[in-house]
Amino acid sequence: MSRPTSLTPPPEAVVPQPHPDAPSPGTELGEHYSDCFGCGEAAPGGLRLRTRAGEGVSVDAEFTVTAQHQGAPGLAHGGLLTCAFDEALGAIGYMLHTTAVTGHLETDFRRPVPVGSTLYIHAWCEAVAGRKIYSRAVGRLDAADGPIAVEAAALFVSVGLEHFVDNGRAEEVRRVLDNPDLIKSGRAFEVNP
Ligand SMILES: CCCCCCCC(=O)SCCNC(=O)CCNC(=O)[C@H](O)C(C)(C)COP(=O)(O)OP(=O)(O)OC[C@H]1O[C@@H](n2cnc3c(N)ncnc32)[C@H](O)[C@@H]1OP(=O)(O)O
Repeated sequence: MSRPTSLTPPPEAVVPQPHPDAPSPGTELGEHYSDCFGCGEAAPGGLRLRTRAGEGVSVDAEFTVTAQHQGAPGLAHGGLLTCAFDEALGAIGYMLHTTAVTGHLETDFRRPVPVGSTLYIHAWCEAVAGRKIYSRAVGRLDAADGPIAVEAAALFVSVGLEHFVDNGRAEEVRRVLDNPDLIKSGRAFEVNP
């Protein structure tokens, strides 16, 4: 039997159901923050991940690798692939109606991901224990049933609005509080909680 790690749900963990107000399967989730490197349209060189609600507590996302995402000639940078998984796994919070930040994230790179290819990511929640959300994801090359290129597992921790207000640089926090439209999901910064 393998040793428990920080990605092993504790005995009291439960398999979650989608929140009653969770978006229905297929719903586009959109960018959660316009300057987010993972999903924001305004982030220079960003990944521009596109995410949809999936079945149960899951999401499906697509990330097309461009020349700005290279780590080696014509190949995606592994750290940016991890970023794509961080983003997709974070979007699981939509299905649980919570805002959660990454506590621990592990990535397995199974095969190289060329520039021009699209990674099809499926991310799902395995268990929840209090504020702790245990999730996994798999990324396939160029089709939802393509060969597996990357796999990831993560522990996210639910946080309140104060996590962002207290810790973010003041000028960006103020900009968002003054213009809530910059937070498209209305979740990461609930200005009227
Ligand atoms: C749509 C949205 C998409 C978003 C995608 C992008 C997501 C991100 O990249 S977020 C940015 C990266 N992450 C961060 O900056 C988080 C930085 N870390 C922190 O702020 C804090 O450590 C935080 C919030 C995770 C936990 O702190 P705090 O709120 O004080 O809770 P704390 O009591 O320490 O931890 C809560 C539980 O989680 C556990 N935990 C926290 N971190 C870890 C970890 N790294 N490994 C294992 N367990 C952990 C604790 O052991 C504790 O467990 P228990 O309840 O059983 O005692």
